[in-house]
Amino acid sequence: MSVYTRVTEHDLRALLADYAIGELEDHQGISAGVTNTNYFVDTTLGRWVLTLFEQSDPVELPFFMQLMDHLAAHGVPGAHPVARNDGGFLSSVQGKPAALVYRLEGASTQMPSPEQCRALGGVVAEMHRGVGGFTARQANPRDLTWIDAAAVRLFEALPADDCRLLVEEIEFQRQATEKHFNDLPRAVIHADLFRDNVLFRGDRVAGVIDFYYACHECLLFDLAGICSDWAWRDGEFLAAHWQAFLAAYTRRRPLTEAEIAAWPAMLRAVALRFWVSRLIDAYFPMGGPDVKIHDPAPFKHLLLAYRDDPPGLTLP
Ligand SMILES: Nc1ncnc2c1ncn2[C@@H]1O[C@H](COP(=O)(O)OP(=O)(O)O)[C@@H](O)[C@H]1O
Ligand SMILES: N[C@@H](CCOP(=O)(O)O)C(=O)O
Repeated sequence: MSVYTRVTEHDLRALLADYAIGELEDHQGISAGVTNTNYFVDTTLGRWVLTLFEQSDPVELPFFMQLMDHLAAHGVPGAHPVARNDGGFLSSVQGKPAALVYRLEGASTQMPSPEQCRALGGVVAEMHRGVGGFTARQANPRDLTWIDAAAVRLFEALPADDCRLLVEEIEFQRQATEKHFNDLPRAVIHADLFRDNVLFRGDRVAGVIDFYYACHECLLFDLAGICSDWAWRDGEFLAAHWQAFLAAYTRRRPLTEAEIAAWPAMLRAVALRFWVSRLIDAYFPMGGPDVKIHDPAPFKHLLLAYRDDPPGLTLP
């Protein structure tokens, strides 16, 4: 469970005074997530999720709120932020920036079926099209510059082989950015579309949550993230899952030649990004009453697998 900040009944009653969503009935820390503190909050008028932002730069937060609001208005199933009585979306709890969003029905799954991957493909394609009219921009907070700085911290802690791999992959990504990524279609993407950030009801996507890494990036990054988290199980590639996703996605947004050429490098970009962020969390934990750390090892293995034999983008 990741609860970095314990929220009390007193905090919640003070918070709810600024909203028109009823009186507090119940609250509970959420046993998932690694970045922020989250609580389920039940009131007399409904069920909500409270997020205390533990890592984001406060100036980034209005962007996330506007994005969630925009996507909800365009019919993309997702967590809609709740407006305060003064019209804003952001509050403060124990000195941390905080927001309430609607609690969605449904549950995430660690064992998605190909049918669920197909449903996800449709939603992600709609999301990538739905951001067309969203003009706000925010840079990727986990871009190569961040990875480079993180690597400097990690060199002191990692074994020599891992340091070598890091150096090689950062250099590879520098070249890939020049050679491939500058020409790819970009828009605001989710950038963290892991299985725990998509809620399902049966085979239907009930909603996408946790837009707090959203940024202006290559659309292909989201696809490589999905391939890396949804289409691998215990080190084995799940071709049927990946193809179900890809078929549904490309039916709505066909990939460009440049995207197809960039694909193997983008897979490595994603594996590097999550290997490094998990290493930082593991070696330099933020600390808190109840904090979960994701294992970095699977992303190192993916990185090595993608260097040798990356899964493709062709459909049968
Ligand atoms: N709007 C929501 N509706 C229902 N459940 C949610 C919602 N937002 C978050 N959750 C639950 O809280 C968990 C953690 O939320 P998440 O935003 O992923 O946290 P973190 O930013 O720390 O990763 C999710 O896995 C989900 O179970
Ligand atoms: N999804 C990433 C890290 C971000 O975690 P989240 O819980 O905020 O989605 C990972 O698995 O490494």
